[in-house]
Amino acid sequence: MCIKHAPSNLRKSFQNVEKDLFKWFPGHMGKGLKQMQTKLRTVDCIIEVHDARIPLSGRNTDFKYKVSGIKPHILVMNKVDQIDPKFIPPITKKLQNECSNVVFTNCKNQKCKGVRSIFPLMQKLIDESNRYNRANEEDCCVMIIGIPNVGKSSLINALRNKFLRKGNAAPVGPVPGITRSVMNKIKICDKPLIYMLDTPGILTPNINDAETGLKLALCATIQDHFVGEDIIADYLLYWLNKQGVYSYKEVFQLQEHTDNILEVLTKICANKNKMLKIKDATNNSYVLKPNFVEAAAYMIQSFRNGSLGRLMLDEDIIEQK
Ligand SMILES: Nc1nc2c(ncn2[C@@H]2O[C@H](COP(=O)(O)OP(=O)(O)OP(=O)(O)O)[C@@H](O)[C@H]2O)c(=O)[nH]1
Repeated sequence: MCIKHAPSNLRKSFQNVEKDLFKWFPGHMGKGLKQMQTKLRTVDCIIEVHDARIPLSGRNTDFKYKVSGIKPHILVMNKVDQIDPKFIPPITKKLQNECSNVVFTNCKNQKCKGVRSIFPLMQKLIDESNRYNRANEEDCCVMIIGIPNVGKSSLINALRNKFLRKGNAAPVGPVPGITRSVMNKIKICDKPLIYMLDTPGILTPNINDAETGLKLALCATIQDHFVGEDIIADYLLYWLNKQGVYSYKEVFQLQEHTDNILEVLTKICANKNKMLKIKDATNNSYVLKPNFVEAAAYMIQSFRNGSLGRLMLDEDIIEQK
């Protein structure tokens, strides 16, 4: 079931998101894409990072045609710590048509096998390629691409920590848009000499349905205020109920599961003291009102920090034959 079949009030607000997202492609992203294309000649391999919670939704199709092209290509599904491991084989199978080099990583774990496996895979692919215009260069250069906030900089830092034993060189943050332009080369390894290029997160210019836009927002690849915390939280509740995931009942201390977002937000406001102090002009006193925006932000955060479980939002697409 997709959101075409959602209750009509939900469908309406979700469809407004679709209209807004169609128009949205910030200037720095267009500039970043051009910068990436001009640097293409100087790289030997492309690593595309994506969020394992949305393995099939929201990948930028422009990358395939305008960036990765003929260069060796590794597809990294990052934040694997946030999904149920049972999804790894079906995701891999589903992605195999597009890329035979799919690696799952958790960049927050120094010991992650996926992170370690990137290095030999990358070297093998570069050795097997004819390196085009770079055959005489001593160093190897790898460009990291992907939509915002999927962990591109974290991956560079994890590889650098592992193979060069040096501290972080690429800025990391919980909100999208931390890296704003194609950065200088970052050294990852001395022997062999390997550099990486961090790039700004670039969303696909065509988010072609509201549900994809809402999944992207839930995974923090689009800033919350752009879609609206209330709408993102409403979609989350819709998705949880649709999948029969009722962990939220316990997390938000509800008696029963519900499809009424106001009921959930009101409960969060009461339990987490998310209240607004509003001046009552008639008798010059203050009244407390529920702060639904903060409650919605709390609810979204509960998904992002894993309190609601290890959830993979493309579950129904993966299940389709
Ligand atoms: N749970 C989890 N969080 C991660 C992982 N990798 C990165 N993060 C977090 O995801 C957020 C985004 O990480 P960044 O490395 O800044 O992502 P980016 O793709 O470079 O972001 P932009 O510069 O906005 O394009 C940060 O809060 C990281 O701590 C991971 O494997 N697991």
